[in-house]
Amino acid sequence: MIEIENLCFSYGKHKVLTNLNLSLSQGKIFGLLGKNGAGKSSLLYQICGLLFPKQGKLNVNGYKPFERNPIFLQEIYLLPEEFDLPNVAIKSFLKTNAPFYPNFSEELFNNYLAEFNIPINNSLQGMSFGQKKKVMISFALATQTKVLLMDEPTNGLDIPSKKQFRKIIAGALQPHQLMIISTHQVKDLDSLIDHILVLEDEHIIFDQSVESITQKLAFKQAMQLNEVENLIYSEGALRGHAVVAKNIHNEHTRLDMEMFFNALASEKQQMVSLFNDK
Ligand SMILES: Nc1ncnc2c1ncn2[C@@H]1O[C@H](COP(=O)(O)OP(=O)(O)OP(=O)(O)O)[C@@H](O)[C@H]1O
Repeated sequence: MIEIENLCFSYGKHKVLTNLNLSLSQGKIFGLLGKNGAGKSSLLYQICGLLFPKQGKLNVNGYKPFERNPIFLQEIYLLPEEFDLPNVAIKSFLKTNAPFYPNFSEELFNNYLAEFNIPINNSLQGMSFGQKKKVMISFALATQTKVLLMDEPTNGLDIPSKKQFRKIIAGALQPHQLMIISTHQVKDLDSLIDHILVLEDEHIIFDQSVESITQKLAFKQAMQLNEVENLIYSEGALRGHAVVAKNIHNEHTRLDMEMFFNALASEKQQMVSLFNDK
């Protein structure tokens, strides 16, 4: 669905992506992680044809995004991190924008808005940023495009709304769709994604399914660090320590996104080679 080969991108002389390779298939939610300024937004904008690669191949749904073919554009939606919305009623926004997406479902849009406690008869005028974000998340999901890109979707959402967001996203993905959620707030993706991509040093340094991560790593609590076999990374916790260790006994533990990300940042070499070893 998305094939990227040796993609290079820079803003003038400032290199952002160098020889980036990626192959993403449908039916999955990908978490695109990376520190501030790693290039997550720049990558998403190229996938949807809003920025043009300097070099390399980029194929999305069989199209070259930068050609901006109308058929391609009606099957991809990017929810940007920040946006300006017109001061109009939600219904009027819908009337103007929904027709660009042939599979747009008004029923789904109304359901998502209701989940977010936003009345459909409201106007965008006077809404807070977080409330507008909820309208835009609902709109994005209701487009039912094959590819859905969300750039920092939880920015501006309060804690209960982040929970609503996770619930809505978890039930929204259809088998023919692919979703990429970019964030540096890794905790917001807990229990949501199928696959982790980490962008660093101008390319993807980590590309693994959650299943393969939990096969190779165990996320646990321990009172004493010296009782943890094959420890990779630890943090002080309320009781003892939160740890990431090699999963040598085939334990079934739940991925802790924040611990995973911190372990990767702190023990990059060890983590990357663990997954490269077949
Ligand atoms: N329009 C621009 N002109 C010049 N440099 C830019 C522009 N937009 C982004 N950059 C730079 O490119 C790099 C990548 O930015 P990008 O926004 O893609 O990163 P990001 O991973 O999405 O960051 P964040 O998590 O902070 O949103 C950064 O160093 C940024 O300063």
